Amino acid sequence: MNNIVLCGFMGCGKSTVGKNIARKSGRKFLDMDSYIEQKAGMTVSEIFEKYGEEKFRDMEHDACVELAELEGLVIASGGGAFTFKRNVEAFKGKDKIVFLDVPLGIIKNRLKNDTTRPLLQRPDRDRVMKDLYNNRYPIYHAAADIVIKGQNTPLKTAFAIIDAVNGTDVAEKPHKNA
Ligand SMILES: Nc1ncnc2c1ncn2[C@@H]1O[C@H](COP(=O)(O)OP(=O)(O)O)[C@@H](O)[C@H]1O
Ligand SMILES: O=C(O)C1=C[C@@H](OP(=O)(O)O)[C@@H](O)[C@H](O)C1
Ligand SMILES: [Mg+2]
Repeated sequence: MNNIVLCGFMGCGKSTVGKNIARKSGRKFLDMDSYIEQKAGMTVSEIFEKYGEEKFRDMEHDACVELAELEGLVIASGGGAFTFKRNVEAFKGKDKIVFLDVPLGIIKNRLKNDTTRPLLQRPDRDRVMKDLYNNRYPIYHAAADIVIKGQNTPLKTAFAIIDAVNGTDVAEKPHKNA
């Protein structure tokens, strides 16, 4: 059975909604960042600090290749993973890539107290978020087999994704409201 792979910007709910999908679908949940942290024996922030973002992206790509070999999971990707073609290609065609589409305003509110995401720990945080969001949005959209609006509760969003994945062939790209 193929994997359900969630992609989208930091704070769109990949990790939270992913856990809900797993609970309601009986699939096993796997968080890509946690997988990388476990292998590295340190947090994502520590990897960025100690080795830099480029090294993290290589570790992230290795994780994509390894996780794409598995079956039947719900995978929450890291927000940057699907902005790299090589990572999209690892899953595309075999797994169902779901873009959790959430407006930046809602994401900003969700992450207003966040201190764990290295890319956001800087004084020009708002500018960085806006630029990253605008650059990445079309890339997530193009990578996805399914696009789901993620403003609803995590559980409602989870059910919308389960419904879309069960009812949709990979080739279609319905725009469902969660
Ligand atoms: N559908 C949702 N409704 C409200 N808050 C949410 C929702 N999804 C996630 N959150 C909250 O937003 C923050 C980021 O969620 P997370 O799952 O870590 O996002 P991601 O993995 O995409 O970065 C967390 O505080 C989480 O509780
Ligand atoms: O958007 C990004 O480049 C990142 C998103 C993070 O994951 P979440 O999307 O779960 O926050 C994590 O992989 C790292 O901080 C980089
Ligand atoms: Mg996450």
